[in-house]
Amino acid sequence: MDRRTTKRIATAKEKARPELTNFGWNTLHLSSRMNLDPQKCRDTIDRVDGSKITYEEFVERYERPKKPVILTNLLNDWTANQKWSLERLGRKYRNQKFKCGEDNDGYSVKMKMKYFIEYLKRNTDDSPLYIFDSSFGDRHKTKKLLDDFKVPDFFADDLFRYASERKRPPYRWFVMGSARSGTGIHIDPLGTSAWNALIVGHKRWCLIPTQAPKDLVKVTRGEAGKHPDEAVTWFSIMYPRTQSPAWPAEFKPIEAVQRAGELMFVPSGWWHLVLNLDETIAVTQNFCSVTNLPVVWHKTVRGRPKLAKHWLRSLRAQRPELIPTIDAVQLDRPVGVQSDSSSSDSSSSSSDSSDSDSDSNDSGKGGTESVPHRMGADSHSRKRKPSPASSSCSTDCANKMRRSRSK
Ligand SMILES: O=C(O)CCC(=O)C(=O)O
Ligand SMILES: [Fe+2]
Repeated sequence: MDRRTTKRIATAKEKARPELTNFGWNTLHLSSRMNLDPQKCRDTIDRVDGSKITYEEFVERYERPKKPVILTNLLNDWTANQKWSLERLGRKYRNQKFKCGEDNDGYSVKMKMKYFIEYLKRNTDDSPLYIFDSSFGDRHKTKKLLDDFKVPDFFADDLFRYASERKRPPYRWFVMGSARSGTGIHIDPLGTSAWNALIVGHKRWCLIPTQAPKDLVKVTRGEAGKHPDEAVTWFSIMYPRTQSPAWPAEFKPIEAVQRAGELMFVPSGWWHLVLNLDETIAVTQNFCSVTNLPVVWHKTVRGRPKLAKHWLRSLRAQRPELIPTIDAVQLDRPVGVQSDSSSSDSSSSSSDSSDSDSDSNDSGKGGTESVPHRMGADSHSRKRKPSPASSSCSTDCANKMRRSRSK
């Protein structure tokens, strides 16, 4: 590696994880210790051929019952299959910067594609930097990535599109990282569901029902070490517990090894995490559909009231048939789908930062729900600091703000 590459990588690492500067990035030697063989990872998820079921079947069998599923054959004609190789991305987006972390003040840490690819190929870090970029579609020089994929019909009716592009929460991410990078356990914000389409590599997933208490599924600070929120830590500490007879049967994870060409559907409210088993390139979107609207509306009114008001005005004008669904939502009752920042569904708890947000944070991000990746501040590649509301929330929330990579 040349001197400049080494320097740029070191600078990004120092900004994104200053706490590792003394401890070291590969102290745990996970690059030689972890099981990253896709063949040796359990896979218990349902798979269905996405080209053979109708929208109605998808809704009835998976979306309405909130059942995770991998859909195959939905990406066959995406040009991403050809264009998203390290080689071609490295050529076309060589000098473009992508977000690969966040500093302690909530600013994006970015790296040019050419440097990130060198890093991705050569690093032995325990939990490497990960490109998680939600503004690629807004930047002149990277928006061509949008032409390389198409939102599958099952997910096309995203009701957040009726909130203006500027006001809606970040919703799509270009995702790229090496083995051992990934996303720690979380629930996606505002009750949204997600799809995650893998173009290159293998992603190992665990998904746990929304009813599982936070204290059960998260590594506690005491046992977490230097990488408390990282997927590598969860798989080392928590995963073995989920396989022991003492683990509650109703919270047993659904496991998956997602392969290139497959699309994961993550229903509203499910706990989930991802460990990249090798070099991966993916695109993921969060959405509000007609099906999850009651939950999303409940959480948006409570967590992002200003956004809710603006969104409702637009839905009234453009989707009047949905207003009865919205009117039927009982805002003072638990909605049955947990948020990441609470330990239970806390429709009436004022200690739940996601639900008691005064909306001073209403600036185009995912509210104060604390979710790795999905709540950062770069939705329009502006550098923004976290608002006072979010930086003064619980340690947990502040920590995730710090580590969030705008997803
Ligand atoms: O790392 C990934 O691919 C999954 C990310 C994810 O679940 C999220 O950002 O909400
Ligand atoms: Fe997620």
